[in-house]
Amino acid sequence: MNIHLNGIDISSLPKIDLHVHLDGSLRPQTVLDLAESHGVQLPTTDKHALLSHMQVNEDCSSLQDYLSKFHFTTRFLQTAIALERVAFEIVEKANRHHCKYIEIRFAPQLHRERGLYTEEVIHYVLAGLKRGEQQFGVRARGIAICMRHHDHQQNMEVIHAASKYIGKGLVAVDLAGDEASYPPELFREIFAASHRRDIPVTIHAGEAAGAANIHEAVSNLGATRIGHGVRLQEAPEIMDMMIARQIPLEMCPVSNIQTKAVSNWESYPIRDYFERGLMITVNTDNPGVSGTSMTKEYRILAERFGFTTSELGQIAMNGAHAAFLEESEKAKLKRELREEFASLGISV
Ligand SMILES: O=c1[nH]cnc2c1ncn2[C@H]1C[C@H](O)[C@@H](CO)O1
Ligand SMILES: [Zn+2]
Repeated sequence: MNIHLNGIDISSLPKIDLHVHLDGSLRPQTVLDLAESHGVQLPTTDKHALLSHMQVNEDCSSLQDYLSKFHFTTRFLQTAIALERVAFEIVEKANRHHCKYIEIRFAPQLHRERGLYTEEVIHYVLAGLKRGEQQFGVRARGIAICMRHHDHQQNMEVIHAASKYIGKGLVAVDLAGDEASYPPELFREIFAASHRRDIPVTIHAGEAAGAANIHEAVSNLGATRIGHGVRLQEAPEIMDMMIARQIPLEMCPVSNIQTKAVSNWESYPIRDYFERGLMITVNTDNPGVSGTSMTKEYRILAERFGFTTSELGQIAMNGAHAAFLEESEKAKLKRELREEFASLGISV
């Protein structure tokens, strides 16, 4: 169903998705195909029934509960072909939703069950992004994730492998997983290593634990962007710092409600954050697991929070501003976005 705002179809608005996980983005048809090629028996071959294994429902009680959904699909992301295909399909879908730029994140160590090396995982994901970029004209870059439950050596390996791909399609590193059980201060050495190699950093923080984690991520892990950060409102002094430094928040509304980072839509702080002048961006997190898309996220912003087309344009511009792109590429992206909005009669 196409939703219109001031006579403009929301799906046709130019968008930027900076926070989308590879393993949270599988389509049922892809799972069916990969299961067959991997020789894995599925509980059902009905696409609709398969969705209940892949997606969270209203009963999701926490981030930990949400993360349990990923075990189902990780099994199918263990080969070069699977990684390349799923990366490509994310760009394909981004194009359908008029995304002009996307950053896809993945944890290389989760894709090594069939013997791939860390660098090979990165290589094949970037190959899929490149093919998507060439076919659809959507700029696509990768972010390598360190996992909170992985050991020091596994995460150091990710930083080391990532350093070889910076400037070749990979743009940053991240920390994801169970935030409540593993606070960010455990990872200071890991991100000091990324800092020494000049690798940009974004950290999932202030999602399943308090705003102090946002402060730690920025001040001690060198994060220049924050994944989610939705619990920032719990600490006014940290909020002030984030506004003063204009550190972008990669907010993911549908996912944030499902993981209970925020208990309901009435208390979701996106309008407040926007009005205060925080550098907010809006993203999908896990389109497959969350059953979302960039169009759905924008529709929620318009319908629940009264965002106008021009405010949605501002959010897309924030996405371009926050992109981990080299300055000249970023300037080009911003210029193109402005032109697209102008052609729709929207000034940003
Ligand atoms: O929203 C999230 N918070 C923390 N970790 C997450 C989130 N979404 C996905 N992940 C984890 C589960 C995936 O297996 C992993 C790599 O993409 O990242
Ligand atoms: Zn995430």
